[in-house]
Amino acid sequence: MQNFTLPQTNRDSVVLLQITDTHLFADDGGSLLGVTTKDSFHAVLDAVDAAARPFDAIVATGDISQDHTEYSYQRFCEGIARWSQPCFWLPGNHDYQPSMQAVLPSPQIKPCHQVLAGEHWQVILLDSQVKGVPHGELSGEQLDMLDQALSAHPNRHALVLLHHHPLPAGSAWLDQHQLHNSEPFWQVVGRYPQVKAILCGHIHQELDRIHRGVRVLATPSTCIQFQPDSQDFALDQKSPGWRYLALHRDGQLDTQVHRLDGHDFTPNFDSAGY
Ligand SMILES: Nc1ncnc2c1ncn2[C@@H]1O[C@@H]2COP(=O)(O)O[C@H]2[C@H]1O
Ligand SMILES: [Fe+2]
Repeated sequence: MQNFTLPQTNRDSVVLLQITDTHLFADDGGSLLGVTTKDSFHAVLDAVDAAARPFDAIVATGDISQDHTEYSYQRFCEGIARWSQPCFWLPGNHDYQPSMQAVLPSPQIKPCHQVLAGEHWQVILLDSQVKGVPHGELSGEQLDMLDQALSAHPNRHALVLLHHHPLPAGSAWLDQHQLHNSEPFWQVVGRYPQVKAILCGHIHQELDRIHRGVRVLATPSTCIQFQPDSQDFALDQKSPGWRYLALHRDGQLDTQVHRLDGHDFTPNFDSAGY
């Protein structure tokens, strides 16, 4: 298992910035349902700068690229290079792992499965991608890795990251693309009371729910948003967003979603999908 140690800061907590579902293209004008994803990504980066909230690391929870190109991943790296903090990323259903790996080694992207975050937390990154399909699954290897990481550090609070939502979020069209083998995932999680939260991307909307006694969080995309509780594919008017997570020494987790104010990233609401 590849791991990385994030030193304890002088603050009491470790703060993560989550950026998800950037859907970047090599082409400058590449767009998803009418939203130029490079521009919405950069508007989010600018807004993070304007918010001026200190953070210790960046987590990117998949669907970084929409076109599979190495250059789209370079665009992500170039965007976050305005900051010096390390970034941990994991693949989503749209990612192409050979291109993701082709941009490594990178001064900022730390390829790892486990981050020892300060003295009190660990962050575990899982790969739930099934090549070529939108739904997710965790292989036996990924489940074993989760189990091992949790059993190795019983005294650290844990945050588990994966792209796919491991529970129905409430939209039938999207829930068919959730983590399919969620039962064995929840069985592993259920054995470790130190797991404080699960953090995902994929559903392009904010979610904050308790499931089987564990907090499950999902976060707006930096481009298009999906309407919550919709039977069929539907876009939301809400703006692109991001999330902060403060991991406190006592196991408390404080988190906030932010969205762009007054933005120009209105998608094509007539779209029936992509
Ligand atoms: N109309 C649709 N019905 C079902 N799935 C869709 C539709 N449109 C897009 N999708 C898939 O659902 C996925 C949900 O978010 P993604 O960004 O992973 O990418 C999306 C597509 O792969
Ligand atoms: Fe996505």
